[in-house]
Amino acid sequence: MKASTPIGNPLIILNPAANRGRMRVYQDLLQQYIVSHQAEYRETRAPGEAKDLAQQAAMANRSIIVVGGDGTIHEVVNGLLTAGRRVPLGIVAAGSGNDFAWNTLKLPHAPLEAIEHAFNGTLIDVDAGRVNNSYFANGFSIGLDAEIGAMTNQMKNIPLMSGAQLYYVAALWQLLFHFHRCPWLTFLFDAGKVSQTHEKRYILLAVTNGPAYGAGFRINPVADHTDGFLDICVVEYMPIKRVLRLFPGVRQGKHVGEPEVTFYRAKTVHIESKQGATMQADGEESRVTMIDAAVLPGALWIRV
Ligand SMILES: Nc1ncnc2c1ncn2[C@@H]1O[C@H](COP(=O)(O)OP(=O)(O)OP(=O)(O)O)[C@@H](O)[C@H]1O
Repeated sequence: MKASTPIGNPLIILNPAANRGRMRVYQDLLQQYIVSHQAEYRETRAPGEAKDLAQQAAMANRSIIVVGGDGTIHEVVNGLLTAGRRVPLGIVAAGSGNDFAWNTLKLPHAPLEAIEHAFNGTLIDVDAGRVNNSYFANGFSIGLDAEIGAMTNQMKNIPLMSGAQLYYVAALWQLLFHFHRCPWLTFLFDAGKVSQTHEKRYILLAVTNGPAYGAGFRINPVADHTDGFLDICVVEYMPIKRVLRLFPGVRQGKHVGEPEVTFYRAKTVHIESKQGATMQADGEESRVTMIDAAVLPGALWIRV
């Protein structure tokens, strides 16, 4: 991948639908930066546009500042990596979950400080990943958690509930009514260094660059986004009563050491599911029966 010297003016991509539309504070604060950095400012009009804008900007070697949540970052990362150019990326966490910005990159929460870092922070190399035909920044998973994520997305317009609250409601619903959807999987990590070739039932299999997903659940608590590896958490099937006992502790990473939970680190991941199952990548869901994934070490150049 080419490391490019940025030319031209930076492009700001803001998703006005992120954080359930509460974006005024970012729109206002950005005004002075648009002037001082002679930046172009674009608001997305529909899903998918952030990817196209980022791809075009990267092709022109322009730096990009994205303002939105994990879904918008996912689109921008897909645009950048599709373009095959490594241009500086600033991230202003402005979504409901913000796992990549807050938990992986440890970027500031306060809007003005976040904008300052996105424009003037230090550039570091950050791993990304490829999964099937697209890319991810933070991670992907298959299993009950992906079903929970999909349901959380569907409920996003319910007012007065935070991202974490929505996630808990969806989690309880999936555990109580859709527990039978836990997938039967086989997998190979690093082309067979680790393998499970007999179909077995799992609660979830989560592959991440960062430590947390689902608005702060520390699924791979020691994952390092700069180590050139994917961190993998495999949770074997267990009775629902036990899941209900373990689940709340995942928020603090307390599932580490439990007998049904195993951690791995790998560069490539191959998973097959007996039936169609939901996969989420950076919170964006799709249906799959097969997953092929690989880490892209240092593929992103991000201001922190
Ligand atoms: N103009 C738009 N109208 C509606 N949806 C849009 C628009 N522009 C982008 N989107 C979509 O909005 C979705 C939600 O955005 P995003 O994930 O960034 O915010 P969020 O859901 O609040 O945050 P998080 O994913 O961190 O919880 C994305 O999937 C994106 O494709």
